[in-house]
Order: sequence, then C-alpha cells, then structure tokens
Amino acid sequence: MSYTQCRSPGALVARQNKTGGADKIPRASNVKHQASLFSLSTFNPILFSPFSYTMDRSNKPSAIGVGASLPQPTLSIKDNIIEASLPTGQSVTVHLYGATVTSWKTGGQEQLFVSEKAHLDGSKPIRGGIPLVFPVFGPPPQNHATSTLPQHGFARNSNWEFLGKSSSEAPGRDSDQTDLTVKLDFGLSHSMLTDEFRAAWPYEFGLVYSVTLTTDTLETALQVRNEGQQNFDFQVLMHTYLSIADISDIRVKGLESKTYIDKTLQATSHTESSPALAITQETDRVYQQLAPAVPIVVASAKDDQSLFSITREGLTDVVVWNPWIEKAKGMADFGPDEAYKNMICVEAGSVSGWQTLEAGEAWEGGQSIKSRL
Ligand SMILES: O=P(O)(O)OC[C@H]1O[C@H](O)[C@H](O)[C@@H](O)[C@@H]1O
Repeated sequence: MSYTQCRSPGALVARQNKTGGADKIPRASNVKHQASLFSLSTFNPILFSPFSYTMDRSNKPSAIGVGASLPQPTLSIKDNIIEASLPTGQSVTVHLYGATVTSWKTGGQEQLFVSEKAHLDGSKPIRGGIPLVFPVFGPPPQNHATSTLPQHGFARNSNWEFLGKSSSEAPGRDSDQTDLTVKLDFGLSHSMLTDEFRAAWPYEFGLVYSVTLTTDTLETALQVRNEGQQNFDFQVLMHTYLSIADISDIRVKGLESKTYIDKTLQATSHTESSPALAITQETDRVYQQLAPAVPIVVASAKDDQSLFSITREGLTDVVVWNPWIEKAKGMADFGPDEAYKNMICVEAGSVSGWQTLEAGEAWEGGQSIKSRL
C-alpha cells in the first residue's frame, strides 16, 4: 500500500476524527462493505493521521517495500482539475467543481459522455460525466428543508477540496501480475458552501466522496456525516452519463418486473415489462427497490454483449434518462443537438423518500461501473 497526503487534512476531517469510529450507520447502509470497493478515506487511519506524512513515498528508503520497483499510478493537479492514471493506461479526471468526474478512459477510449457545450468554468453544473446530486433530487418539494435549494441540490455546483490519493496493489487477474488501483478523495462541508447555500440548507454536514480507478472499473462512493445537533434528511444520486455509440444499438437490462416512476407521464407508477429496455423516445424513469448487487447492464442490441455493468451499495434506486431530440435542443449546455444519441444516463441513487441522519450518524453508498474494455 502507498499513501500520498496532498494537503493538510482540513476542518472536515478534523471534526470527523473527533467522532470517528463510534458512529452507527443507519438503515440504508446496513450492508457489509467490501474493503476493496467502498472503503472510505475517513475510515482510513493512515491517510488522515499525522503519520501519513512519514509515509510519503519520496521519503521512503528505496530498499523497503516489495512493490517499490513497480510502476505507480501518476497524479496531476492543475487548474482545480485532478487527473490520475494507472501504469496500465486507464485514467480518470475529476473537476473540483462539483467533484465531477469528467473523464474515465479505458482501452484508450472515453467511457463517459460530456456535452461539447458543458460549462467547465464553475458557472453551471457540468453537463456530463458524473455530477453528484445531494441533498435533493430533482426540483425540491415545497415545505421541505430543501425547498429553497436549486434542482439536484448544491453538491454539483460547489467547490470541493481534494483530500488526497491512496493507491494499492491487488492480485491481478493473471496470478503473476499485480493490478494497481488509485483512490482519490474529495471533501465538502457546511463551511465550504456559498452564503446562499448555507442559508438555504443550514445543517452541519461532512461529505467525503471517493473515486477509485481500477483496471476495469470506476467506483464512486459517498459518505455523508451529520456533524451537527439537528437531524437532517437527504437524497443522493450519482448522475452518470455513459458514452455510447448509438442509442438505437443499446438495451438496458436488469429492470424487468421492477416498479418505476415515469417522470415523462406525470410521475405515474408503472411496472417494467421488458427484460431489455430499448430507448426510443424521451425517457426519465426512477426504478425503485433494486437489489444493489444485481447489476444494471447496458448491453449491445446487436450481440447482447455487456458494454457497462453497474452494481451498487446502499443505493436501491436507478434513474434511466435520455432527453431525446426536443429536450436536448432545449438545453443550452447540451450539444451538439444530435448528441442525445451518444449518451445514456444510468444513475444510481437513493431518491425515493429520504435518508434521515441523526446527530453524529454517518451513511454511505456507492456504485461500481465495469466497462467492457
Ligand atoms: O438538467 P439537470 O438539472 O442536470 O437534470 C437532468 C435530468 O436529471 C435526472 O436524470 C432527472 O431525472 C431528469 O428529470 C433531469 O432532466
């Protein structure tokens, strides 16, 4: 294992350390966490301890460590954009604005869709990649604690801080090889919000968002902590824009017999009848009560080959969204107009009802996307 502390742990982490360890995890995350998938940085005593500085590889005697001669993941930080690459060629890019993942490359190919007209200057949420929706999904309900927040909350339009990277060596698929993974951690807390957002949602919270790149997956996991005295409710969604060659050539599998809310039909409730959903018109559906470990698969319509397979932890809803022709034209930051054919949003979340966190409690959930390449 190797750890690099890129900045001094901020207030967010210091507060978490005060209560660390003793918190109970509420219902939605009462799942066993696989350390390799969703181990969050705040639970990592090495990454956030003062001793982490002594573990910086640059200070490490070269004779120590079995993996010392292996090529390591590389990291670049420029203009509030973090990019990490594995020696095997895969890479991930994250904008601190929204902690939005804006690129995931495997096999030399981009796996995420980003609109050509996306605003990348922090003036608007980024149209594409993986914007993070928190603490409310969609237009906030009236007479609710979130009611004066913008659509999809504030996480995607706030400036996060980079907490650091960690990497690990895991046994590879071939017994004589080692796979490297790299995990990037980002933090957002109440004090980092704009005055406007702080006033609209006055709760003391701490978010740690972990983006982990492996040779064949991208994993994103969020930990939410209530660091104040008042309970708060939240919804969360990883609004993943997957890049596809042609919308007519894909099917979405794993939804059959599931109940969904169709937002294009006045939010009425339906049951999915198709084992392999074709997208042939504007589609905006919230599928509910899905078993997180059962993958949602985006498959090729031609040969049924899996293009993307998405499993979750603690996230039982999945939104399937494609704006289609008219909606795409109506979005100023969506382009070119025809690009709706090159994307499908499969969004893992917890958006039916609310998660409630009491003082000192923490919740966590995440997704793992496996790409064909
Ligand atoms: O335009 P945005 O605020 O980014 O929202 C984009 C889309 O997000 C989700 O997929 C919702 O289900 C859609 O109703 C919404 O249109």
